[in-house]
Amino acid sequence: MERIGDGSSADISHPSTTEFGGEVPSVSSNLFLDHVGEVVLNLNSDGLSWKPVGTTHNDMSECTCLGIKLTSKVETKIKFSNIYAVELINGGLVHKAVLPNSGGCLLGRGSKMYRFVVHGVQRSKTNCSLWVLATCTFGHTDLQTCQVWINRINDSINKEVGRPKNLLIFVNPLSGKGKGRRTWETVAPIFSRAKVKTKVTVTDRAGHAFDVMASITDEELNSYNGVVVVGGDGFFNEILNGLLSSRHKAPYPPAPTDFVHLAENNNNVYDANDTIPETPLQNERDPLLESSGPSRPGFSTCRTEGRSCNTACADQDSIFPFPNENFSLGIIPAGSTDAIVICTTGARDPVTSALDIVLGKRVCLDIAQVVIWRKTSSSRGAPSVRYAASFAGYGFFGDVIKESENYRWMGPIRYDFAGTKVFLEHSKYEV
Ligand SMILES: Nc1ncnc2c1ncn2[C@@H]1O[C@H](COP(=O)(O)OP(=O)(O)OP(=O)(O)O)[C@@H](O)[C@H]1O
Repeated sequence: MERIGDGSSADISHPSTTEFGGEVPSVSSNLFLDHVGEVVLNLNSDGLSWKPVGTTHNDMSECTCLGIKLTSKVETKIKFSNIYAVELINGGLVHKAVLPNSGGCLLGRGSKMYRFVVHGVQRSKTNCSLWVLATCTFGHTDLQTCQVWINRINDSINKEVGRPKNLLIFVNPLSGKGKGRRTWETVAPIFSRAKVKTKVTVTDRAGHAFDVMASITDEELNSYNGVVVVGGDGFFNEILNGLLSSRHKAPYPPAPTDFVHLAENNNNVYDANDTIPETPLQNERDPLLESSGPSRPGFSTCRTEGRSCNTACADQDSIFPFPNENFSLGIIPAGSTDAIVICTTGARDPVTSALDIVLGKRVCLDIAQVVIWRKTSSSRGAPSVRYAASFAGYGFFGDVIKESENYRWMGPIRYDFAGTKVFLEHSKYEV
C-alpha cells in the first residue's frame, strides 16, 4: 500500500506499496471530496473507492457523489471500466462539505486546494439503458499529490481494452430536423475530455460520406479505431456502404431463376458464383474474422473470447481486409427514426452513445447484403450490391422513403404523411 500525501496531520503516512504478483499496487491518500468532506481514497486494480474519515455513529447525514447517496459509514466505489477521464481543474475553494467531518485536519476553513475531477458514468435510475454523467471532485493542498493521483488513474484507464484513441466522425447537418451539428456539439466535449482524437467531416451533400469512405485507403482507415456517424439510419447505411462496397468480397448468392432464363434468352448466361475478382485471400483464414455462426456468405454475429464486438465480422467465405481488429462503427443518434441506435443501446440518447464509444463498449451488429441482379443483356458484369444494418425496403416502403425526402422540412412526421400519400396512390409491386 502506497500512501501519497504531504504528511499533513491527517495524512500521516508511511509510504509503502502493496503489490501482489505483478498486480497494480494499491494506493491510498486522505483527500478532500467535494460535498462530502475528508475521505480516504484508495486505488486498486479494479477502480477507486473512498470512505469518509473522522465520523462517528451519530454522523449519518447523507450526501451525494457520483449520483450515489452516501452516508458517512458507506464505502463508495467506481470501477475503471466506468471512468473515462480525469483532469486537474483550477485551484480554488472546495465546496463546503455536508458531512460533519468537513472541518477535518486536511483543510482549514476557507483553505485553497488543488482539485482534480474524475469523470465517470453510471446507469440512470429511471432508465437502465441510459448512461448519465457522474463526476467526483477531489482536492488536496499539495499539487504534487493531485498530480500523482491523476497519473495513477490515467495509467489505469489507459489499460482498459478497446477504448478508441482516434476516430473518424461524419456529421449530417440535415439529420432529423437539422440537428446533426448541434448533436455533435453537445457530445464533442466527452471525446475531448477522454482525449480521443477526432477528424470531423460535416457533409455538404448526400453521398459525400459514401465517397470519402469508398475512396479512403485501408492504410489511412487503419490509423483510426473506428468511424462514428452523427445522424440517422440512412446516413449510417450510406457510410456502411461506402466502407464495404470495395472491401467486402464474397461469392454472390445464386441468381434468381427468372433472371437466369431471361439471361439465357439473351444468350448471356451468368454464373452467379462467377464472383467478384480480386479475392486473393479467399482461402486464407483471416485470424480477425472469427465467427460463431453457420458458414454462409456475408456478415454474422460474432463473439470473441469472453466479449462481444460490434465490428462487422465476416464469415470464412467472405473477405474483409481490415488489419485492425478493434475497428468499430458507432452512431450518435440525430436522425428521424434512429432504429439502429435504439436496437443496439436500448436508448436514443446522444450522450449515452458517446459514452459507450469512449468507454469502448461494443455489441455485434448483423449486416444484410442485398444483391440486385440486372436483367438487361448490356449489364453483364457484377450485380449491384447494397448493405443494410437495419432494414432494406422495396416497393411500397421504397416509395415512401423516396416521397418522404420531399417533405424533410416536416421532420419525422414526414414518414406518416408520405406513407399515407403513397398508400392512397394504390400502386402495385411485383415481387
Ligand atoms: N449535407 C447533406 N445534405 C443533404 N443530404 C445529406 C447530407 N448529408 C447526408 N445526407 C443524406 O441524408 C439522408 C438522411 O440522413 P439521416 O439518416 O441522417 O437522417 P434522417 O433521414 O432524418 O433519419 P432516419 O434515417 O433515422 O430516419 C442520408 O441518406 C444521407 O445520404
